[in-house]
Amino acid sequence: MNPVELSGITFAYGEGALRREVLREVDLSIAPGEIVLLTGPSGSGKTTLLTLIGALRAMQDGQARVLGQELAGAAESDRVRLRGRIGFIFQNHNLLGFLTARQNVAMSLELHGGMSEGERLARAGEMLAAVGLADHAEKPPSRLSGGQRQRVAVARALAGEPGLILADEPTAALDKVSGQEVVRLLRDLAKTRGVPILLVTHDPRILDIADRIVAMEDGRIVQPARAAQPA
Ligand SMILES: Nc1ncnc2c1ncn2[C@@H]1O[C@H](COP(=O)(O)OP(=O)(O)OP(=O)(O)O)[C@@H](O)[C@H]1O
Repeated sequence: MNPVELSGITFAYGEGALRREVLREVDLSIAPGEIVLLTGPSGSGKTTLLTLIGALRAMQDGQARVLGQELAGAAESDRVRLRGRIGFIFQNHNLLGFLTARQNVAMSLELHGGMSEGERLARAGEMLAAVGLADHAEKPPSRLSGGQRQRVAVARALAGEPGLILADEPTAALDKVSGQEVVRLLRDLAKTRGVPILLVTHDPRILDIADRIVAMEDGRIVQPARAAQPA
């Protein structure tokens, strides 16, 4: 069974006269360890699709199975549990400014239970070392560059050993070199752990990391299976 299996996903915002369909009959499967880039014009529904897969909002129509969890009609408690098994990375990284890099990463492990605070901090330190930030672990985000902050976000997303990574424009705010570094890191860490990645991007500079590029337009997938050009 694939970690992500979607079929016939249709989703609308608003009701009655204000109802606006933003996803139409979307089918998508992601294999273990596969890196899929989701591209398409602004407003085509990419983020909405990502938030449905991440169980951040309730489904309306269609079938979705994510990490073995059926999402259609799922209870909120099941969605919360599923979210704990997914690593999220967003454009604005969402790090807390009053915590150090290490504390930001450690905090994400609180959801997992079973670890003491000391163990969480130690694990956070290992993850920061894995993304090349061993020397920056005790700094708050304000003392890190944009690329370093995004690497903290990668460490945080991977610390809990997620079964799936969902990333929304993780390189949008970064210069070319930092953006490519973040994405390579994500790819290397994910490939060694066999974790699939679904990454929404407008950034043509990172298309070469994809196993597959999926293009959306007006709520539909228009290009289901174009292989990425070899790097
Ligand atoms: N919470 C919401 N309520 C109502 N409409 C929304 C909401 N979120 C998004 N939309 C609309 O749904 C459509 C799809 O939005 P979505 O964010 O999924 O697109 P996107 O492809 O991710 O766009 P972008 O590349 O600009 O982030 C857009 O027309 C957007 O205005």
